[in-house]
Amino acid sequence: MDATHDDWIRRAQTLQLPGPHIIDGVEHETDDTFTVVSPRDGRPLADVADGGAAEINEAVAAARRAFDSGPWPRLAPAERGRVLLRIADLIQAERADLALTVSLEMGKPITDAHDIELRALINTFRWYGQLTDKLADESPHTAPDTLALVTREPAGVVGAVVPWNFPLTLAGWKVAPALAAGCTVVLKPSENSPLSALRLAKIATAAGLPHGVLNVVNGSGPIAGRALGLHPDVDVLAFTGSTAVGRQYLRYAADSNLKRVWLELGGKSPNIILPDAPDVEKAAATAAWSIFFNQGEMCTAPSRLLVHSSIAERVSEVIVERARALRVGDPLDPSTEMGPLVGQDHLDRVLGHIHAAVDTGARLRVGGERTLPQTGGAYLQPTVFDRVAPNAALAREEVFGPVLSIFTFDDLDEAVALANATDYGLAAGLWTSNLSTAHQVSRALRAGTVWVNCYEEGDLTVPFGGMKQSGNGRDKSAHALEKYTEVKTTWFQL
Ligand SMILES: NC(=O)C1=CN([C@@H]2O[C@H](COP(=O)(O)OP(=O)(O)OC[C@H]3O[C@@H](n4cnc5c(N)ncnc54)[C@H](OP(=O)(O)O)[C@@H]3O)[C@@H](O)[C@H]2O)C=CC1
Ligand SMILES: CCCCCC/C=C/C(=O)O
Repeated sequence: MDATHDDWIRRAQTLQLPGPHIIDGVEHETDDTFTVVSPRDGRPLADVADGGAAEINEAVAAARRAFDSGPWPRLAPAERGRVLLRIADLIQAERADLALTVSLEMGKPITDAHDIELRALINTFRWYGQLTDKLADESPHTAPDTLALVTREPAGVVGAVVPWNFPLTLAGWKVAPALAAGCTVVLKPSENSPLSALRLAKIATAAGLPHGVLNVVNGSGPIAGRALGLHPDVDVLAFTGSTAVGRQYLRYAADSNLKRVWLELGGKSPNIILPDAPDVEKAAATAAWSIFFNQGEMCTAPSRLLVHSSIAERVSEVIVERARALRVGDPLDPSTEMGPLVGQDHLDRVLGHIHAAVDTGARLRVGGERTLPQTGGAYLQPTVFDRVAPNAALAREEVFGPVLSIFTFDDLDEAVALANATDYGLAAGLWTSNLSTAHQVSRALRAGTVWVNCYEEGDLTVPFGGMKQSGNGRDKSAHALEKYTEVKTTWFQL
């Protein structure tokens, strides 16, 4: 996109923002509404329907009908694939408006929304659209007078609950494989970012997805999310969000129908830089980019930098310099590198972490304060601490903001022990030129993804998810289909 800041502002003034839920393929108004506020300037963006148990019941009933007696699960896989590919094409056609919607509702810089979030979403629908007819079931070698078929069948009605930090990509990571598998879906986006999800549902209907196959209900987590989690007609609940709320979904399943619960949760990811890193400056610059990318609102954010003490000051200086130079500002300006946090409440929470760290003796190297208050937006300076005690809250708790803690170590065993000293296990980084060290440390790290000499690399072909309290199951790749299918054995006596 060659659009300028002014172009995006003009486009925002005429952007049509949706409001009603999408249930059974049509818009569904409710008397209750809530207002989505843009973190860019603290101003109201749109009023959207506020759903509760009644709307969740209607949406689940529509998804149940579409699954039990509708065409979707019964289509040839290639036919389902064609619809997913049409969805990808229509998203591409509406890419600029969808990127703008995301940027306005949650504050992501427009360049990242357009080039990263939307690209990931389009790739997701394309990839699963192309995969549907390339899968095969199994027939294990059993006794000669028998035949065993092991087939994967669509798991049924999927409840998908997603957060606001990548509202479309993360919705796509649930919805596309679930649809590819032949499931039907009720999506509950975060109340911070319902507008882009509503637009996605309209696109899916326009692409020919049968009514009831994808439903979107807005509403708060504790009301609409809870109703979905407890619903006896939901077969699978796929969740991305915090570990605390993930725990709730396990409780909802236990208290209802033991639905399958798949969790992509928080992180406190370590990023280890060894003195033999192939390029120490690049390692430092990547550490800075990765913690400030998306305002630090990344579950994979490398919020704990573990640096060998012999290079610690050199690395810290590069990072502090990058933090000072980062362009923080209006997300609609294509040159902005970091936008506002998702809202005032979240900004206050992150500032609370910063103040607590200062109070407990951590050294603030840069940042630490709200910025651009005249805009009315929720902007924060990129922030770097060192001398953080390993048992301090900042070392253990997920901040979900642009706040880095730097720790030092003197030998590799100490680094691995520090890296693993967390309840989380989502991701980790390692910088070394020694191949054996890379393999050995990767094996020793308890994390779903280990990046060696890079960070935040990804591709649809590779699975994504966490160990320990970062969750279970995997998004992306063919592994994601395991969440949305049940394995059946059919045994024939010949
Ligand atoms: N592992 C991964 O792949 C990823 C994990 N995350 C994690 O997500 C978190 C940040 O997102 P955030 O939205 O704040 O996370 P939350 O866990 O607060 O919310 C996630 C979703 O759950 C809903 N929810 C909130 N409370 C409840 C409840 N009591 N019952 C049912 N549903 C509820 C929210 O709705 P509402 O917002 O409307 O209240 C939202 O749709 C971080 O911990 C981050 O690490 C983020 C991205 C990727
Ligand atoms: C370049 C990264 C695309 C990542 C998309 C979603 C990940 C979200 C997260 O880690 O929080």
